[in-house]
Amino acid sequence: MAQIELVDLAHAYWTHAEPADYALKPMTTTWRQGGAYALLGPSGCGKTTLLNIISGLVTPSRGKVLFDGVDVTGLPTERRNIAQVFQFPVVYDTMTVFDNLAFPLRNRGLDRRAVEARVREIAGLLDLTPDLSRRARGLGADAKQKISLGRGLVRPDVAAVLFDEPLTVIDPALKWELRSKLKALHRALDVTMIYVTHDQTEALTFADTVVVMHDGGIVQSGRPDELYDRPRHTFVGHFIGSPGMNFMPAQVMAAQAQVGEAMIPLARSYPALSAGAKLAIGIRPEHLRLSAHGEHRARLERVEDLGRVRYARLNFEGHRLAALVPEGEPPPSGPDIRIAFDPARIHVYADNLLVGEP
Ligand SMILES: Nc1ncnc2c1ncn2[C@@H]1O[C@H](COP(=O)(O)OP(=O)(O)OP(=O)(O)O)[C@@H](O)[C@H]1O
Repeated sequence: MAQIELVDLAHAYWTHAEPADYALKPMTTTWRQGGAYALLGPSGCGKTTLLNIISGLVTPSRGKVLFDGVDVTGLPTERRNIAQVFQFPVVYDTMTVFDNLAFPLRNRGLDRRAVEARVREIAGLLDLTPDLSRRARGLGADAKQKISLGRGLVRPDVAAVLFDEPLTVIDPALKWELRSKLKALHRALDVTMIYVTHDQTEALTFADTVVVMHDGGIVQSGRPDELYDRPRHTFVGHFIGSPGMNFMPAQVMAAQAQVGEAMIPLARSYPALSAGAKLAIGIRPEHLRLSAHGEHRARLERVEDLGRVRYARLNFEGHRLAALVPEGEPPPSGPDIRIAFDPARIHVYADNLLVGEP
């Protein structure tokens, strides 16, 4: 396992590209040895490009990749000592499950006893033990992808294991199980893992650090709760949470935000924010209270019942908001209702970036 450093890394797929054309905007970051990282973002944000630069499939236009302080930017994949798990299973159909798992170890010249012990350990962690003597050919897509995961995890000496949307082909019911299993495997094996996904549930379950990417750049890296509670960029607020954070354009004056005609108290006073900046406030749906005594008027558009939770969809000063209907309470009857904002939970954004503590 290794610490991975990305130093002023950037990539464009063609020469003479303008800065806006870069698939990966300049970034410098360090991922610690033994960490579980998820690269999370929508299609086209640059996740695969970044993963491919780390694995050596793509040479960056600029910058360096260091593994434990050693510059690997010019090294081909096979000399980087990494394991990769792709979207679709990569298994040898004619081999048994045991031989598939043993393959990367035998390739490295491990002796028979060491191979046997490690294969049995990994098979046990992935519930593949009963299938060890079966040929891979006869197994379903789920089991084959488990073998791919096992092959990625079997070598104890890798710098990092890279996963590119590894649960895409997995049946939804098993997906849940495998997500948790990967987390447990990370704890048991103590290896640096980097996991690319566009699915926030996968990222938040698997990773101890989620790296949110948007438009070729890293907009925030942090623990799942940090990203949820204090999104540093409006994109993170939208993207994490379902429904995402509510954002409204606002004027901010000292300890008040004005949205349309409404004045909303804030928990603290903001110094004059730079003139010309696009200001907005953000609040999560569970911090927007539906209360007959709320100080603001809103129009109820509909109530969405998602089974376990319900959300009221509102129009407030011309902005569409979502509010969590508290468990056990009847949904508000509209169309005219009253709402209240929890001041301590309102974040202020200038040009999409969180305005920090004073
Ligand atoms: N080989 C390539 N040649 C030219 N442009 C590319 C190439 N690969 C990716 N791109 C472009 O680079 C940008 C980032 O793509 P990338 O595949 O890294 O994003 P992603 O977040 O992994 O998306 P997805 O989840 O859809 O794979 C996109 O605009 C994409 O069109």
